[in-house]
Amino acid sequence: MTFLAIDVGNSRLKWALYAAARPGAALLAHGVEFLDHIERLADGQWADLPAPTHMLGCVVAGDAVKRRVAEQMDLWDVPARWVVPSAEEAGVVNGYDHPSRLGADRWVAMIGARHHLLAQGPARPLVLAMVGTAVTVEALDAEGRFLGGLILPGHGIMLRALETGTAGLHVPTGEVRPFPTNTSDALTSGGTYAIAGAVERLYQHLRQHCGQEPLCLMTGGAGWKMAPSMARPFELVENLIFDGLLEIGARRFAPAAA
Ligand SMILES: Nc1ncnc2c1ncn2[C@@H]1O[C@H](COP(=O)(O)OP(=O)(O)O)[C@@H](O)[C@H]1O
Ligand SMILES: CC(C)(COP(=O)(O)O)[C@@H](O)C(=O)NCCC(=O)O
Ligand SMILES: [K+]
Repeated sequence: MTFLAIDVGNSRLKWALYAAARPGAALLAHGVEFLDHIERLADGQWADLPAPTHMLGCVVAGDAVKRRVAEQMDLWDVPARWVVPSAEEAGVVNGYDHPSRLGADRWVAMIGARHHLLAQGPARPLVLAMVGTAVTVEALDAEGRFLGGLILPGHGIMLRALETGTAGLHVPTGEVRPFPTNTSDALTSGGTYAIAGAVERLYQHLRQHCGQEPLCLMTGGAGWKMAPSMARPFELVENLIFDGLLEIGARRFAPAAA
């Protein structure tokens, strides 16, 4: 049995092939492709892979992109299955007003994060920051209920918004500084601390609400850029979305009990 996990964000497709659909399964191969280059997968990164027996993915990039990925999967005889956020899955309860309108990537990452937390010790509240094209910050209580979260622009979108909305902000990327003294550093630091500040605020809301110190996790392609600038320590976990897909896959594709 092999399990292909796919995470399609607004910038890049990330994929990983595992030896089985269960947490801790051996990673056989993995890769990343920008959305513009999805058509290269079947003849490129995927050409020499052993055929997966099961696939599960999450996609927030729209139906056209979903179809383009499914086309590449024609290489194999495995159906494309995409996670749709529900009211409850794998021990996480969805507090969104309309559970299915929550981003599938947010839902799957929360499931991965919740199991990461439970593997570390006793249940406690959880703040999860995911830094990709956009930034999302989620709050879960100690029982695994998703209370709600924030969406804000990622670094790239913030910078492009400022560039197009002003006359004087066309400058190279700068450094994050406590007291920026040039335009490049002021922009880079402003974006970084906007994210760090929003995350800190949700952390405070959650600590206040639960009366308990939350665990802080961070994931996403740009997480490594944010980690040093957070108001408090965040554990950077490489890909919580794959961990979440393994948790969900284990429940969906488990061999029927004998
Ligand atoms: N090697 C890289 N190539 C592209 N983007 C990268 C790279 N390393 C970090 N990033 C950052 O990660 C972000 C994309 O992260 P990712 O999690 O793939 O986003 P999404 O899930 O929205 O597609 C980019 O906005 C960029 O800031
Ligand atoms: C917020 C997002 C755009 C994040 O996308 P990403 O940065 O991972 O590409 C995505 O999760 C999404 O489209 N969400 C649907 C709306 C919601 O979660 O409320
Ligand atoms: K994502």
